[in-house]
Amino acid sequence: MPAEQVDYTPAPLDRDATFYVAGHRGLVGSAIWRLLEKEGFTNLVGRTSRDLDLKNRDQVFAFFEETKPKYVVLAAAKVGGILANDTYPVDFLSENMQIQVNVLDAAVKAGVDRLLFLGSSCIYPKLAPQPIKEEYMLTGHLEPTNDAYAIAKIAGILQVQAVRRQYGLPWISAMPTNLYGPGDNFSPEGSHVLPALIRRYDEAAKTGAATVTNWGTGTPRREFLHVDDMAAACLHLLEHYDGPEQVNVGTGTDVTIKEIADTIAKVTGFTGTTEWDTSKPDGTPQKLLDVTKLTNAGWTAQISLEDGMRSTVDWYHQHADTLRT
Ligand SMILES: NC(=O)C1=CN([C@@H]2O[C@H](COP(=O)(O)OP(=O)(O)OC[C@H]3O[C@@H](n4cnc5c(N)ncnc54)[C@H](OP(=O)(O)O)[C@@H]3O)[C@@H](O)[C@H]2O)C=CC1
Ligand SMILES: C[C@H]1O[C@H](OP(=O)(O)OP(=O)(O)OC[C@H]2O[C@@H](n3cnc4c(=O)[nH]c(N)nc43)[C@H](O)[C@@H]2O)[C@@H](O)[C@@H](O)C1=O
Repeated sequence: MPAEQVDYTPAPLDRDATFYVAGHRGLVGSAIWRLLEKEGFTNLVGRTSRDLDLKNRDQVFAFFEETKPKYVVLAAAKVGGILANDTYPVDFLSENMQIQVNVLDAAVKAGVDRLLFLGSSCIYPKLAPQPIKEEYMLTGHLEPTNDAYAIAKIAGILQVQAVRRQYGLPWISAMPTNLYGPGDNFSPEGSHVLPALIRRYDEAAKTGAATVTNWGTGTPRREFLHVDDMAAACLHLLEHYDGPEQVNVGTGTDVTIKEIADTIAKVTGFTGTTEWDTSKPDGTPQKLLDVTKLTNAGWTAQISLEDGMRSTVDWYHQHADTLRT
């Protein structure tokens, strides 16, 4: 993109200003909300999708007009694991485009000072060199199981860059790796791998099942970041980073799906055997983010995969009766 208009030096956010967390009941939004409360933000605003459907443009503009937020994190989206993305590409493209365009347009009209857009590591080419640098966006073909979702996310990044250029607003984008933690979606068909495996192995351990069957070959590599780390990274970027380029958010290390399955089997006490259903997709063979830009901005992940997984299994046990579907 040509030269932009932004003239802004990152600074601590005003704890008393109105801060809208879009998607505040989701995995990421709820973690951001918890962190902001802990950090002393006094004027947090959130709406459920039932109270404010972000696909409804009129409702979104009326909401921004009414609440006039100074800060926004856009963590509301249609989100799901590999099978959901592959099965419902229209929903992942269309709903995410509508949500983003409405929120970003309304935020321009309301003159929102600082906005953080959340994308995903799936915006990068399927066979990108590893670890994946931010500059690799739009340099190759996408992974077909989630290309519709990825295109929506790429459009969101470009819209943020365009707002910087056309309106001079210092908005930014972050690209999280695969996330997990309390509040995750544990639905067997729609979820991401980590909550799916926690549920599957836990139920198998409880029923004494002899085998567990996971999807794909187990050979793909994924990088997992605890959602409390993700929330901390978001606030850190809002207070310390400004620039048109999206920032990768991850740990810098990855594991195979087989390794993660073995660890979850151990943590849940499953002693049977694991089989692999290769009729289900593997997706991208490896998705490891280069986190140099984030590290240079002064932030690194704090929660180890082992600690994060154990606490997530504990959370799952405590909330097994009230999980969202
Ligand atoms: N989870 C992951 O592994 C990753 C997530 N991300 C990104 O992080 C962001 C948050 O994801 P995550 O927290 O996991 O997702 P969740 O599914 O946990 O939460 C998404 C939230 O979005 C809200 N939402 C969805 N549709 C609408 C709508 N039409 N109107 C209003 N609100 C809506 C939902 O609100 P309600 O509960 O009220 O219905 C929900 O709480 C997304 O942008 C996602 O792409 C990126 C990489 C990895
Ligand atoms: C965050 C990211 O999430 C998705 O991409 P993904 O990284 O492929 O995520 P996933 O967690 O669904 O799968 C990771 C790996 O794990 C394997 N796997 C085994 N058994 C199960 C299983 O039971 N469930 C799931 N979901 N996967 C399983 C699965 O076959 C794959 O090899 C996209 O939505 C994408 O758009 C996106 O942004």
